[in-house]
Amino acid sequence: MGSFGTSLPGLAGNVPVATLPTINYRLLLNCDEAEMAKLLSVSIREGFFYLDLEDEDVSQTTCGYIDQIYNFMRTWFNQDLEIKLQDLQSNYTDGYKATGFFAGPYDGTRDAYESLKVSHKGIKAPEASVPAAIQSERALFEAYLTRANSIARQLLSALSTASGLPPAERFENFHQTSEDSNSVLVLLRYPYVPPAEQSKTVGHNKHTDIGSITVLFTDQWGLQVMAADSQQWQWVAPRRNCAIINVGDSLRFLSQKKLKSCLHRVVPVDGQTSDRYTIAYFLRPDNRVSFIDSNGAHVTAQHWHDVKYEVFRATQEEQRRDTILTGGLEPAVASGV
Ligand SMILES: O=C(O)CCC(=O)C(=O)O
Ligand SMILES: [Fe+2]
Repeated sequence: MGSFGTSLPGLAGNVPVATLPTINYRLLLNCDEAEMAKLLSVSIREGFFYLDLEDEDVSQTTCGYIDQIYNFMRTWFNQDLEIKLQDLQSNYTDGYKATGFFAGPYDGTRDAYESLKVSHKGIKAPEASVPAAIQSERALFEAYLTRANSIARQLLSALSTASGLPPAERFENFHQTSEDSNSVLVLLRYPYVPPAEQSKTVGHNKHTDIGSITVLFTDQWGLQVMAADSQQWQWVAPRRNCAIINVGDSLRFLSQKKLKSCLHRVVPVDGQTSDRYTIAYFLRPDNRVSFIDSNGAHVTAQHWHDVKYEVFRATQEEQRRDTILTGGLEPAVASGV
């Protein structure tokens, strides 16, 4: 899959490399009890792990789609900004976002990534309402959305079985991914930012993911996760044939906070001068599903999605006043403090 950057990034600030657990996808498909139990304990403890697809029958096609999507991204993102702006997002589930729209990882900075989003409802919409770029690769995006959705739902199914949930409470039931969900494929490019400009636009601010399960592919360094034990940032190494999976806010809330979502962010790697690409699929609950959020409010999945995107846009100072950015993992700081 792509050209893998396997060497260590510059260890700026002595950030160590995370030793994340690995879950084997084929064993989950075979309903292997020990692997399902491991998935549950990893999701309770870390909420962040590798999913090894190497032995999976469909791994070749999954990685094949990923390679095709990387190729698409290299061409599409390299166009002039004014062309990309023709596909500007009018909501948070479809279309293009330029750099600087959200807060960055350090106070006063804005984000340094562009994204192009393709939602399940968007890909099923009449041709006229789909951005031209997506339209030209419709079959690829439709096939990959279906594949990523089935990987994520398989994880939900294994977690439900291992948790001994009664049929009506199984996590998959809240993720039918019909027309009414915000589940989405997000293609991200982090254009190289020279060090002199990194005080303005840089990386991707710390956050927990809005939805339930994130299936992420990248073959470059830059992603950091907050370690469950030491509460320090650690690099997440890119690994061939592995998806990086994390539990998001919605699944944490649906599990009565038994499952753990995890803080993560993206920061520049010392000496890296190339653009960085990520392919992230976000499985989110159906919009009507409700849960108790990090502020103790009873909200729908749709509401949590919309509110959290507004928080992503706010300044870091505003973000600290609330628990939404980190899904309640960090306490709110009273204003003026
Ligand atoms: O680019 C990455 O590696 C992480 C992206 C991410 O965390 C997100 O889009 O939610
Ligand atoms: Fe994320």
